[in-house]
Amino acid sequence: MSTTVVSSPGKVLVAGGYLVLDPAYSGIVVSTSSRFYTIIQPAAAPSHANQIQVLSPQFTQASWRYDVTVEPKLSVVPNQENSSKNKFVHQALESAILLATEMKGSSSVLSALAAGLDITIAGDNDFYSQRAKLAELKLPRNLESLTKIPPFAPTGGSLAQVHKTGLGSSAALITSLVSALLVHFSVISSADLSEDSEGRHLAHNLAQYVHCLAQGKVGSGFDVAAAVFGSHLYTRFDPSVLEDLMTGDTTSPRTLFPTLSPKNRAWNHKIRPFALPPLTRIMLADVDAGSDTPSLVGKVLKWRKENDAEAHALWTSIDQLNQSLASILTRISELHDRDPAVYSAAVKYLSSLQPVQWMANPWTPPEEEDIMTAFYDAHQTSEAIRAKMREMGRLSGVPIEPSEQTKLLDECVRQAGVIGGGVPGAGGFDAIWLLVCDPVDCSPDQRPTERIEYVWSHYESVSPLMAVESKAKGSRTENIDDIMGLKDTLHLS
Ligand SMILES: Nc1ncnc2c1ncn2[C@@H]1O[C@H](COP(=O)(O)OP(=O)(O)O)[C@@H](O)[C@H]1O
Ligand SMILES: C[C@@](O)(CCOP(=O)(O)OP(=O)(O)O)CC(=O)O
Repeated sequence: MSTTVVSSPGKVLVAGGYLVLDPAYSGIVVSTSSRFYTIIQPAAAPSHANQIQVLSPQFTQASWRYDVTVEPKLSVVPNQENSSKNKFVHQALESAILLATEMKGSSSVLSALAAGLDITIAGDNDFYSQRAKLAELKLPRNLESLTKIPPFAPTGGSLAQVHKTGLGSSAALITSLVSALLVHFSVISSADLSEDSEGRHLAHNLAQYVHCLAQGKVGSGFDVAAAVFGSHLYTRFDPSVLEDLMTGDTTSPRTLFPTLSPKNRAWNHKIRPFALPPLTRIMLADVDAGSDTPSLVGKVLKWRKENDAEAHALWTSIDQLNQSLASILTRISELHDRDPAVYSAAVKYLSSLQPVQWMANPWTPPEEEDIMTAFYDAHQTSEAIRAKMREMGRLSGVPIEPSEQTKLLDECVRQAGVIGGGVPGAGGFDAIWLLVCDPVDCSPDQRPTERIEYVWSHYESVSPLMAVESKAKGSRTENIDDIMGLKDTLHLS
């Protein structure tokens, strides 16, 4: 058995928060360059037959051993010497091995487990706040400082203590882990993860199931969809597809495949293509306060249920704006493809002016006019979405874009070269996202990213993240030697 490595990206829900819980609406999901990695190797110690050792080297007390029995009934039992539990890891192992047994037979799985498996899981630094590390290194909170932190740096604490940045570490962890197991047990092939294959959809369905089981709730699933498919326009699946599996006794003999099969038409989610326009980038900032998403969701949905007509009107208007933003950004990409040189010149010009000035130049070259108009439309639409999300928060009594975030975002979106921004997902105090022009040929001090870092440096609560929109397509198998720092930092053979 060789080594299997699978990585999955993190996520940012830039539009569609709360709406995407209802299959009637969709959201703009952006996957990040920050990725989560699973490495599966034959066990180093032959004494570990039929055992799986999972190691999470970025955290203290984050090593779990499981004793696996396949016949007469599958069981994945945490070893009694484990010093902690991890339901995300445990559920992923149990469900992936069960599915493999169903699809490949017990003898095939027993053979793959005969020598035992060593699994290492690790997320890019961005998934976990590096604020303390920067302070320890006496470095300013900026993007350049983040490049000075070794990849997969130990956080110095336990998983319970870590401050997560909301990039969807659990979704990316589960997706990379179950996908790596399915590849390692030959249920799907490496190639399946890079194509619109049945294998990739099987991995998606299994990851959605495991994530819901581990979290004890069925969210919209946009985060797992981002981990599997990358950036896209997401419409959720009907949660009833998982009802039988979620309500049954998960320790009783179950068959997963009929429910998780890609041919099961009950999986009616929609994954429509989407990518951010060329010469733009997402900037993400971790805002120190943090929010409890389930609590925010509960209050918003309660208000929606109690104010059906008003909520329907609001949801409809927000969805129209969300779809309009997606269309405008797609239109901007088309304008790039029409003439990349003219587009590049236009982006450089836009980067030098505040959005309020973008349409004020009477001498804009005719060939650039529609580019300027499209960027300005994106700016206006993004601001309109923010206003409507604030209205949702006001009506439901939930701090979706609290005043502190409004102050920070207002200052950011009026900077030269900033297309738009907002609070991602459920909002609150967690984070902000900005979409900025990223011209290729201008001096550093004229780059919108530099301006935004300067603005952020004046906010004690704000810490930039490295993550940008990933051009890569969701989960993918990796060559362990190609990932900087993976073998050395994680002490892999
Ligand atoms: N590197 C890791 N190793 C093991 N478990 C992890 C790791 N990163 C995240 N997790 C698991 O995922 C959980 C975080 O999930 P969640 O609260 O949904 O945060 P996020 O918004 O980042 O997904 C952690 O409590 C932990 O159980
Ligand atoms: C409200 C939502 O529509 C979006 C929540 O997005 P976040 O990115 O805020 O989620 P967390 O990572 O759990 O904090 C709920 C959902 O879609 O499940």
